[in-house]
Amino acid sequence: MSIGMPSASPGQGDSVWHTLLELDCVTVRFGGITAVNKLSLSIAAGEIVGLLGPNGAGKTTALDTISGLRTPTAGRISYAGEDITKRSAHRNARNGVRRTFQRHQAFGWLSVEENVLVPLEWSTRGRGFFGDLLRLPHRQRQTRELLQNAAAVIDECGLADVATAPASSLPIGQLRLLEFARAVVDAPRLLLLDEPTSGLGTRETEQLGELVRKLAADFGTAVVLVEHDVDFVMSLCTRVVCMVQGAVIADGTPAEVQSNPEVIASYLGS
Ligand SMILES: Nc1ncnc2c1ncn2[C@@H]1O[C@H](COP(=O)(O)OP(=O)(O)OP(=O)(O)O)[C@@H](O)[C@H]1O
Repeated sequence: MSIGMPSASPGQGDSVWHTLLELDCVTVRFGGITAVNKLSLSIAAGEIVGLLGPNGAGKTTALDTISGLRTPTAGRISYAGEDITKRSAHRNARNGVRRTFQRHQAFGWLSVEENVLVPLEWSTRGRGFFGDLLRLPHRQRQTRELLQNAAAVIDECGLADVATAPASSLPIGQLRLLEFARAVVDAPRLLLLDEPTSGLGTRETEQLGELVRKLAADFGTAVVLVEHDVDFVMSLCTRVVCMVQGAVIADGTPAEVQSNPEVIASYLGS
């Protein structure tokens, strides 16, 4: 897989932290509603963790909180050995935390290629204004690398034919793949995917699963996947966590979770 700019993800590939992400008793309340209730989770580099649960279980809120879009009411989150409990989503993104959303967030007026270049632009070029102004050779080389990298990711996500098309002209399946391409273009250390298969056909879903697998294997990206397609989760994930009413009721291998009586009663059986 050709995803990955060396300068964009500090510490890529090293194994200093066995545990990349740790949630310690994380609670999120909205007024009287406890959306996430004392959630504790440790996730290692390279793990693909599926987060299952019925509607309203707190899965998206958990992703929002990990990514920094929401600050927990209580508890602590650490990432790569640092406390990020109150860190902004923007800063987390710069440090290799990427996510996709249930509703795609592509910039409709930009082309597919331009959308994919956005995170590369702000993770590298934003720091080299004077180099760009003076057209220094290292900046020109960097520009070539960015474009090659974006093209490779677009190709791997099956979007080469629409690379120059505006995002607003794409059907929902391709928009989802575009959002995925943008999230993985510089090989994030932690990838949070919120219902990435919704709107995808069978072939696109398989393609997405293969890309996630390669990302985790080749770059050690830890993936947290919120998804209602249980078969997809069970076939892709190395570990599955099931939440109900904000709390974890099962955490184990796909086979263990699938046969857990409480999971069957409160989610899989419904
Ligand atoms: N901004 C908010 N304000 C108030 N309540 C909220 C807010 N966001 C989520 N909730 C509530 O928190 C609980 C958890 O919602 P969340 O969206 O995290 O669940 P989910 O497991 O992702 O559900 P789904 O599978 O339907 O996406 C729900 O009761 C929801 O109504």
